[in-house]
Amino acid sequence: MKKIKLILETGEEFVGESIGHEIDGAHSLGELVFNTSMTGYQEIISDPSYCDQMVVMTYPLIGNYGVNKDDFESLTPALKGLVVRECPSEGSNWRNEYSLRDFLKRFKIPGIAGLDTRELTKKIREKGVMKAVLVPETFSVADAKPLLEKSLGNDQIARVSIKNPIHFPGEGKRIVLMDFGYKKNILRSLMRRNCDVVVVPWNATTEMIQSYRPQGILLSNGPGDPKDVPGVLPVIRDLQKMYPMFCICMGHQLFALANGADTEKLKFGHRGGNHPVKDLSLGKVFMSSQNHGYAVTVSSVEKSNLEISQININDNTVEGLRHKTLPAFSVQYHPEACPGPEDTGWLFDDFLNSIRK
Ligand SMILES: NC(=O)CC[C@H](N)C(=O)O
Repeated sequence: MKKIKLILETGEEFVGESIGHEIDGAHSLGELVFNTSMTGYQEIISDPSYCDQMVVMTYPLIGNYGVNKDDFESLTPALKGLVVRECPSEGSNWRNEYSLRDFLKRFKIPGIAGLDTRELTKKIREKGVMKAVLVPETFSVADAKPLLEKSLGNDQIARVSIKNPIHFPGEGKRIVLMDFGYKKNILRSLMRRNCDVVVVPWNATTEMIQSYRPQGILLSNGPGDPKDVPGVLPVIRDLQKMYPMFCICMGHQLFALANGADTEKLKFGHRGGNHPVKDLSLGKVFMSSQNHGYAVTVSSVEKSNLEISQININDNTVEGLRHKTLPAFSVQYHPEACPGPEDTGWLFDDFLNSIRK
């Protein structure tokens, strides 16, 4: 068994078993966040929104059903490390293709097992998200200090977004999906509804998007701080006047910024499969899948062109927005699920219905 060390910005260190890519003399730096999902680790690891983050799974057994060929949310996982309590060497499931350990090795993702991930989570909840580094066991806290001082940069969206448009033909409505690091199940959710989808890079211009003659626009999820891509805001302002628009997670935050609201960083974010959100006009609560570290500032919405449509029951943060005059709306969580509850999949139907109107 090869040992590896996780060192936090607080100077605390944890030794565990290396279960993924061998870092040898190198290191892996990321922002340490926790996810409370009990299952869905394959979708979490392959979600591009985790770019430059290291994910602590609070559920103690991760890897038990292996990894299969169908459940990827992207083909190039962008996270910097996986932290788990226990990871079996084999997966047990009829869909299992290879073990989680093999998967991490293949995609060069370092991983550490044997840590008390609930204790780590309590630290993150208390101090807020922080940087952490995975290093060989021989590294000391002093060795890690200069590594932890390095910046993670602000180009995550450019790194995970596609470089050239891709067309996924369908018989139904033509949707342009702006890719800030989209999860495959957003595309699948549109295709299951017969849409004809063109995925465009994050920095596509209004003219380029218009040239595809869209009937609706979908802004995707994505990694990093929404304030890192201010050039996208005028494009959103143009597009929302021309086409019905639906925005998810990073898309929701950008939609808010484009319309005069503000965003802020949460202490430890929302990442998990059971976040309750309340739709204010329906008066109903839905369970949602979440992965975000930033949120729209509640008090900023009042002076914007938007109104709050949904809130989080746990902490009253903004979960949904609607434009006051245009057919454009957004949610902070993941109606495409994968992983997690599918309770809010109807939002895709609402979006397509807004096009028919
Ligand atoms: N999944 C997402 O789109 C996350 C948006 C943003 N990166 C955040 O952490 O808040």
